[in-house]
Order: sequence, then structure tokens, then C-alpha cells
Amino acid sequence: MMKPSLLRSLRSAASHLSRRGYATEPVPERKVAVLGAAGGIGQPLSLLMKLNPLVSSLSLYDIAGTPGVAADVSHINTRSEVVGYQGEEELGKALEGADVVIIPAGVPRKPGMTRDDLFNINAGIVKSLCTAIAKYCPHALVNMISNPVNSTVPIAAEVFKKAGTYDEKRLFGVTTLDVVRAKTFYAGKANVPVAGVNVPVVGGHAGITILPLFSQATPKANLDDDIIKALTKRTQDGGTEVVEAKAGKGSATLSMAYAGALFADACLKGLNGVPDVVECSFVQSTVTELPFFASKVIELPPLHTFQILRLSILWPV
Ligand SMILES: NC(=O)c1ccc[n+]([C@@H]2O[C@H](COP(=O)([O-])OP(=O)(O)OC[C@H]3O[C@@H](n4cnc5c(N)ncnc54)[C@H](O)[C@@H]3O)[C@@H](O)[C@H]2O)c1
Ligand SMILES: O=C(O)C[C@H](O)C(=O)O
Repeated sequence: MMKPSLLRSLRSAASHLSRRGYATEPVPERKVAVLGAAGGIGQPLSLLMKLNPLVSSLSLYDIAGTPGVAADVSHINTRSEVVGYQGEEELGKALEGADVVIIPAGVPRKPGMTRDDLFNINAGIVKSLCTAIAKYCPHALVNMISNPVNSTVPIAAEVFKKAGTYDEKRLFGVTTLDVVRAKTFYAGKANVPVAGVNVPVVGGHAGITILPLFSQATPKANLDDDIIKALTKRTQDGGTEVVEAKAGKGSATLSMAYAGALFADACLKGLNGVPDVVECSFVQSTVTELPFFASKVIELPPLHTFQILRLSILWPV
């Protein structure tokens, strides 16, 4: 018989590991599908998802180029099995049984364009992909990366409503890159180690709709108003900064893949019942008069769906 003190220590260690996101029991099987996997974001994102031990099956879909990406990524000696799917006729197989679907499919900006200029092409792409999601994996958590996020998320919601599968707690516009940028820029100005920095970013994902709440950043730093204004502007213009630096060769891909992998990891942890998983995301919302709004969302076990934290917790007083 185990000594009660030893049992207590083991329980406490298990609960500590579980709070930190480490498994103390068998890790559930989870299928993640990346739609647009052969693209600028899709390739590094597929690599990062292959490195995630919470993924058991990685499904890589694109209209072209997926066999090569899938063969390449599949040689990495990590847990997940990788299958590449190419062309519309294989989309159903790519999606079947998916727990999380990440969508970086669509065209990126060139210098001089706004994200809204992508609407005409990307709306159609998102519509057809979401129609298939409704059919083949209606319960999946959908991580929308394709721009303009402020429009592609509402489009996805309409497609799911029409199909009768809409669950607002399963549809997320990925705004994690805004948070990643805000953290990096804040750490630089506050002269603090970036690893410990937190900055909530609310609103939307385009220009002035991106609202980094530096007044709520931690650790606290006494930054002058003009520095906060400059930080806010740099975060709002972060995407344009990359588009201009790439000079016609697309928009952020590597930092976006990192941000997309962080958000997908949070979704997987949430699905696995890890408590207190909180991320900012553009979701259906009642916290303002706007139907969709980015704010902190939290996973509430055992429902395994996300709920929106009250904005009063987030808004600076
Ligand atoms: N949410 C964000 O913070 C954020 C950040 C960066 C980029 N983006 C957006 O992500 C999107 C992708 O950017 P990228 O740089 O990877 O572009 P890219 O052109 O390099 O890659 C897009 C990929 O999508 C594929 N694709 C096109 N139509 C498809 C369809 N119907 N089904 C499946 N795949 C399809 C293409 O074949 C291509 O491989 C753009 O809309 C961009 O604006 C969003
Ligand atoms: O700016 C873009 O067009 C891509 C993306 O939305 C970003 O913020 O980097």
C-alpha cells in the first residue's frame, strides 16, 4: 500500500503537470487538418503542427503541391501520421474526423493593397471550404487565418448556419499574430524579457480595428503616452510592415505560422480538458454592439467549447 504522503506528492505533481499542459495520462488521438497546406503559411504551419505532440493525425490539403509537402513533413520522427490530399475531390477525406481545422488558404496582399482587397477571391475560397467542413467534420474547431479575417469569419458563420451546423463557440478568427507582435514590440520598449510578457489585443484584424491594450500589459512598465501610441500604431501596421518589406512576394508567413501553431495548440489543449486555456480571438460576441469582436476566450471543461470572458475584465479602467 502506498504511503499517503507519497500519494499526495504524486497527485500534486500530476496536477501541476496537467495545469502546465503536460499529459499525465494517455494523450487523446487528435486529427488536425491544414487547408492551404502548400502555401507560404501552410508549409511552416504544417511543420509546426508535426512537431506538436498533441496531434496524432495531420491532414494536409491544398489545390496543388500537397504530395511534396506531405512527403517532406512525414519524414520527421514525431507522433503524428501525415497524409497529403490534393484537389477538391480529396477534400472530404482530408476533413473527415478532424478535431481542428486550420485555414490559411487564399491569396495574400501585395504592397498598396488592404486586406479588404482580398475579399472577392478569398470569400469564395472560404465559402467552399466551410461548406465541406459542415459536411465532413461539423464539430471541428475552425481556426480562420485567411484574410480579411473581419469578413471571412462572418462568412464562415453564415455557411455553417445555412448547413445547420453553426456553433459560435467553435469558430475562431486567428488574431494571435497581433498578440505576438504586441508582445514583441512591448518587450522591446519596456526592456523586459519577452517570454514573460502578456498583452491582450481586442477588436478585429485590420488596421485601426486592431486594439492592443498596452494599459493591461504585464509586467507593468511606466511607458509615456507617445511610446504607447507608437507601439499601438506599429502593432496595427505590423502586417503592412511585412508586406512592404517583402515587396510583392506576399505577406507574413513565418510569424503567422508560429502564431497559428500557438492558437491551434491552445485549441487542442482545450479539447483535451486542460484548464484555464485563454487566448484572444475574433469570435461571435455580445461584448459590444458588433456581432463579431476579438477578445479573450477561455475553454470551459467539460463542455469542450469556448466562452467569451466578460469584456469588463479586459477593458482598461
Ligand atoms: N490572420 C492573420 O493574421 C494572417 C496573417 C498572414 C496572412 N494571412 C492570410 O493568409 C492567407 C494565406 O497567405 P499565404 O501567404 O500563405 O498565401 P499563399 O499564396 O502563399 O498560400 C495560399 C495557399 O492557399 C492555397 N489555396 C488557394 N485556394 C485554395 C482552396 N480552394 N483550397 C485549398 N487551398 C487553396 C494555394 O494553393 C496556396 O498554396 C492570405 O489570405 C493572407 O492574407 C492572415
Ligand atoms: O497584413 C496582411 O495582409 C497579412 C496579415 O493579416 C498580417 O497581419 O500580417
